[in-house]
Amino acid sequence: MTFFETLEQDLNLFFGNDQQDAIRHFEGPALTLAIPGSGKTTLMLARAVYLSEVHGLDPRNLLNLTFSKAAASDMAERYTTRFRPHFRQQFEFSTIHSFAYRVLGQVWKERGVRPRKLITHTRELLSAAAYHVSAARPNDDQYETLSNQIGYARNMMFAAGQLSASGLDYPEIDRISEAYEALKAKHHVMDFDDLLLAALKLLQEDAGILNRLKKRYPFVQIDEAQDTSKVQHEILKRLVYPSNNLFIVADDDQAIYGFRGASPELLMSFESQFPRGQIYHLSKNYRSRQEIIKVCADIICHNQTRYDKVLKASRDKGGKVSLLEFENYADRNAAILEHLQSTQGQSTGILFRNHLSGLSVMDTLLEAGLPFKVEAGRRTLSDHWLVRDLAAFLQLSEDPSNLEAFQRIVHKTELRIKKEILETIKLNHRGRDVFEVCLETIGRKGHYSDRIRGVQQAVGKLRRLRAVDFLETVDGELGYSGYLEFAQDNLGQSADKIRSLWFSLIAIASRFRRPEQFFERLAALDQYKPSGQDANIALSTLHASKGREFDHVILIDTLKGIFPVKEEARTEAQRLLLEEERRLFYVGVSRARESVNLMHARFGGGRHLRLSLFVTEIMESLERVRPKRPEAKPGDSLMALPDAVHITGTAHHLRFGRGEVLSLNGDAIEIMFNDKARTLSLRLCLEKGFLTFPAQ
Ligand SMILES: Nc1ncnc2c1ncn2[C@@H]1O[C@H](COP(=O)(O)OP(=O)(O)OP(=O)(O)O)[C@@H](O)[C@H]1O
Repeated sequence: MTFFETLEQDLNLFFGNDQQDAIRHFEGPALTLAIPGSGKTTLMLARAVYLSEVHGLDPRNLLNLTFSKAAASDMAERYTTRFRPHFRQQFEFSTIHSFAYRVLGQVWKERGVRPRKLITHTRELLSAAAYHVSAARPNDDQYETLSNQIGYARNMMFAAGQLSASGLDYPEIDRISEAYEALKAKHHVMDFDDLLLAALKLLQEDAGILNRLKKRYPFVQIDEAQDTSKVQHEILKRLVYPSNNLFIVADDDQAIYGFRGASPELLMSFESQFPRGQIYHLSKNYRSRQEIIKVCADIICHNQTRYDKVLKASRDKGGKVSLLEFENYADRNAAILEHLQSTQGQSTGILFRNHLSGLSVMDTLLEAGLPFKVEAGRRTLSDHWLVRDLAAFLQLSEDPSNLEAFQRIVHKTELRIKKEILETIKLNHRGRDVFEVCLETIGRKGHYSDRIRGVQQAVGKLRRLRAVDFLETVDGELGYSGYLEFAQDNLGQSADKIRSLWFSLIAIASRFRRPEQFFERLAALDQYKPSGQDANIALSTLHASKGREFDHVILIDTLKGIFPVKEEARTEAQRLLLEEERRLFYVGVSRARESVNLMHARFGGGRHLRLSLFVTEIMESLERVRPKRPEAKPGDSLMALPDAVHITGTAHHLRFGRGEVLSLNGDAIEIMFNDKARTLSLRLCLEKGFLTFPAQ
């Protein structure tokens, strides 16, 4: 029986001719360029066995590399469950980082060098370096930008002192980078990027070690090679030279880590670097139903910088790609639950651009007692600056003499108190009600004192409100939304994250009567440790979903301003950024075997939310599903509005002031205010008393 006949008979795995050609590839360089779901990972596993069974290669002499820890363990698991029952070989699957760590560890041991400890979380040291340079610690978003830029520079191998000259724009990036290096040296630690740079240095400087590794690993294969960075490329190049037994598997349309310095250079330069190398193309998808493949093709054709490919489906029709629009986040979460109940026993990936988007779904699943895995970077909510602001509002409501809480929120409300006045208030406070001290300092008459009384009253009632009203009152009546806009424009906080978080908070809050219960829930979410590792429901960022597959994919928050964050593509840099985001959308949709549901709410925090550009681009290929609407309650519909309300002409909004009604479309009312036009939920604004229409 031939190798492929064994696979068919024992594993029920029928490789196509194009796949078989790639699996049979023996010596010399090869690039398998393929579409999603075309069996890249599967054929890499089959080739490992083929090399051993047919060519007698010792499994220990094959280095199998992939991009992330999750992908490496996924590969190991697929091998164990599918191939291992029929073949005796045991292979190693690792990331290039863990390979580098192993090599370095062994060399340090041999040389008697004290090992440098690997730090997986760089925040503390990098923030300390930034503080050392500019006397300020970066906030969450600034830290993320800084960390990405430092990672980018190191993966691109920029020389020290050349970061800003190379186009990186984080303020004082060169000095921060220098301080960061000094701190790591002082503490004798290294980060993930150091691993690669140190391994490369070792291979460059020690021919003995390089030769030893070449002998140990005469064959190398690498999956997801579209995300290989320059430094990784340099390591691989040295390792395989001169036999060049390098088998690369990649899809340039799934390159999603450009922001960290990954570049498809290895693919783009393959032909010039290996003139006698083989290129294999796989264009048949074995994963998804035809309808899903069609949508994938419709998505990716909007990108210009790519190898052109044909996407063929091998499976039949019968799949679905649907667009579901809900009134609010609570309705959307209810629909997710319904979906999960109706697809029990099948796997579902709930995917999102930003892990903050997943919070309210996590809350819903926990509440329903459904086990799930979280495959996204998590961070604690309770210490998020926005949540701490909200907690300060509540503390001040409970205790108006709480000066610390007052100081935290004073510049985030309508109060607009000058610095000198705040200093006087602090001096005169002496444990008294801060608002009374304000009035005493400023005077009890006039327009300004009215404003203080307004804020005092609004803060005073917060503790008695339902949790969701608490949030909406802080946001609207107290003017916190103005601060959030300011934070986006001036403090480097990213708008998409603020939106994702705010909408998640509103959805969570809508389930609780009291604000304190809402805060307790956030603390409980922080404590949650996924125990259901076998669960077939996974919550994941789109980045972490790479290489995975699910029967069903639910993609949430495909909204303007969230995914992609920016739609402009006027400059080349903007266009490339937008294309990387579109590839992320493509990765997400192509994870599905049977169905994709794009689910979003039309309203979040009282604001009308617009669809993502990526969804509008493929609108014609989507099936628009009208979700079942909850029974209408009196006051829900426009018909039930009081007669005296005229939905034309002038409107008055509690926070935005006077405006002219521009249009009314269902529940979405567009009003031109002083600063700009805003689209709001009419029903919600009326219910909350935010909007009034002076009778004409
Ligand atoms: N010849 C085949 N016949 C039937 N099923 C196949 C075949 N090749 C691969 N598959 C199945 O198709 C699915 C996708 O395969 P795999 O994950 O290896 O693709 P991939 O190209 O690595 O995907 P991606 O790049 O999207 O992560 C898997 O469920 C795999 O078992």
